[in-house]
Formats: sequence, C-alpha cells, structure tokens
Amino acid sequence: MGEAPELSAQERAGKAFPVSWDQFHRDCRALTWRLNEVGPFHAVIAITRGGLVPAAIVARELGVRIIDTVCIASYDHTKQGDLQVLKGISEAAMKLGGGTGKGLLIVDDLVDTGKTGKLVREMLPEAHFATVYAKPKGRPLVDTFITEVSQDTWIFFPWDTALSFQPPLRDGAA
Ligand SMILES: O=P(O)(O)OC[C@H]1O[C@H](OP(=O)(O)OP(=O)(O)O)[C@H](O)[C@@H]1O
Ligand code: HPA
Ligand SMILES: [Mg+2]
Repeated sequence: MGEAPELSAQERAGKAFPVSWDQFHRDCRALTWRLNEVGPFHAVIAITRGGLVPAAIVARELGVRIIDTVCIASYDHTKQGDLQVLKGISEAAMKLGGGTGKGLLIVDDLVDTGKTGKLVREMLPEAHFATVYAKPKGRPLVDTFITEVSQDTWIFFPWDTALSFQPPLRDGAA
C-alpha cells in the first residue's frame, strides 16, 4: 500500500476565509486605530511579502515614513518548510530601535503557527508586533491584531485570489 499523500496546510485547514480588498483595507484601518493608542513608532518593519500591504496602509494612517523589511520565506504556496531569512533588518532601522526594537512596529498579514513571528521577535524583542489576523497557535506572540480565526481556517488574501464564476447552489450540485 502506498503512503497517503502529505496534506498541504490549506488542505489541513479545511475551512476557507476569503478576504476582499475592501475588507482587508477596513481591517487594516481598524488595526491602526488600536496601534495609534500604543505608538508613536519610529519605523514600520514589514515581514515580506504578506506584511507589505498592511504595512503600507498602517504607515500611511500613522504618518510613519520609514519602512524597512525583513524578508522571510516559509510557505511554498501552502506547505510550510524551514524558515529562510532572505534579508535581515537594516542597520539604520536597528539603530532607530536602539538594537532591541524599542519604538519599532513589526507588521504582518497574519500569524498561523507563530514560527515566522517568533523568529522576528527574537531579532527585535522590544518591538511591538501587529498582525491583521491571528490563529490561536500564533496569537500569544502578537501584541495587537484585529480578527481571530480558528486554526483549521485558511485565509485567502485578495492578492492571491481573483473573482471567478460560481455555479448556482442548486444546479451546480454534482
Ligand atoms: O505563523 P506562521 O505559521 O509562520 O505563518 C505566517 C506567515 O506565513 C505567511 O508568509 P509566507 O511564508 O507564506 O510568505 P509570504 O508572506 O511571502 O506569502 C504569512 O504572510 C506569515 O508571514
Ligand atoms: O491562512 C493562511 N492564509 C494565507 N497564507 C498563510 N500562511 C500561513 N497561514 C496562511
Ligand atoms: Mg509572510
């Protein structure tokens, strides 16, 4: 008997949570309302690539113009592999955060298992970490987030999706 095919994280998740551009923008603005109570921040550090979009919106709302990136890859589409730091935090941003990240705001689209967030927190232990969405395993790592979804939910972001035809419920049943 052959081995069962390995399930992707998305397949394991089961439930789908699609997010439109409009919803994402609203959620980022709601996140900023909360962050405004915590700041001011010297700079925003976006965890690429998913953190780039919320970082742009949050930085615009908070009037922060210094934005740096930490480039980490872990999921190849929906399978999580080893974390790879492709680019670290710049020296200039490190200096602004006094070497520990104090006064810096780390932004990502979501925390899932928390592996990515943990790695960045280790680089900047005193920074504030904000994500738009959080799943229970990663939630303890995040200082501020907007919406929690269950661990068995897969979030579909608007930059990964497109509008497509859906057969009507009744006629489309196979
Ligand atoms: O909490 P974790 O289980 O570590 O997962 C969360 C991370 O996974 C996704 O990034 P991904 O590695 O897919 O890269 P991307 O941002 O370039 O899409 C997401 O944007 C988070 O950064
Ligand atoms: O639920 C998710 N959606 C999109 N990307 C992800 N990366 C980890 N978890 C997720
Ligand atoms: Mg990411």
